[in-house]
Amino acid sequence: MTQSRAAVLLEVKEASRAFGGLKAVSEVSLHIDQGELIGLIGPNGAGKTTLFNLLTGVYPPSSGSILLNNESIGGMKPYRINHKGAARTFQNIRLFTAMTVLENVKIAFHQHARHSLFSSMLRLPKHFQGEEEITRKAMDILSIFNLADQGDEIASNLSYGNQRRLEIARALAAGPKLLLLDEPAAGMNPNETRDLMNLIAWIREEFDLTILLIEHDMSLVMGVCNRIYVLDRGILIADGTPAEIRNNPKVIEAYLGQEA
Ligand SMILES: Nc1ncnc2c1ncn2[C@@H]1O[C@H](COP(=O)(O)OP(=O)(O)OP(=O)(O)O)[C@@H](O)[C@H]1O
Repeated sequence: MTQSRAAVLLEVKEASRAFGGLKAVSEVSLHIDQGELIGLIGPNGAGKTTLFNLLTGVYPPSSGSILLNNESIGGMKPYRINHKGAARTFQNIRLFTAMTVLENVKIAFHQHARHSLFSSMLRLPKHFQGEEEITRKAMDILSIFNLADQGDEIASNLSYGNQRRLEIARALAAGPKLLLLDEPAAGMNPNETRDLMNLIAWIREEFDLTILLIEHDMSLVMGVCNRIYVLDRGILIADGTPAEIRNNPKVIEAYLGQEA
């Protein structure tokens, strides 16, 4: 009898992306099953963010294919990929800094709500009901991130750590199946980082998510991820459990090379 395995949510087949003569991502193949929390690590310039950019439509792959739920998404526009179920955060936080915390999350809901343009233009009762519901849902998400009491605050007034949390809250509002987090703990202190990682593990369960996480803090990645992929100079040099990755000579060499 064959062992049952979770369905594959994301499959990348020999994806490459070149910038001029530089192959930032070189024939990378990987897969992520539904429900997994996967780490993506590698030294500076390894191609991690470029791979995220391919997965979310910022750039089309130069070659290879990307399948989300068995559907080819390679080269689709970012908003379409977002609608197909992949949402992300950015290494450099990208919030609507002049808007309130609540508005930042509501916008993400609006992008996904099935409001009829007609009812919203005519401001029919249906429109207001939809608006109320979106406000309630946005506040629910903000509560999870302990940001509900700062809903009326301008986003740029939040602490750096809270801006990072707001970015994740906003990504969640899109109702993703796959959440891509690009260094979510960057700039946080160790306590904030630990809290954030616990929160990420919790939202995965609560929202039935699959998560791909870029993170430099090795102990953190090793602590929360089921499996880890390692990139170096655009090439996938290893994948395995945290224990396998920790002892992999190619990985150790890649990181030692960076320190040298
Ligand atoms: N738009 C671009 N144009 C030209 N080169 C680029 C572009 N984006 C990335 N690169 C190059 O591709 C390589 C991989 O960069 P990328 O940002 O993906 O690495 P990374 O692993 O995310 O690095 P870091 O950990 O430092 O953020 C680097 O050499 C980078 O300079």
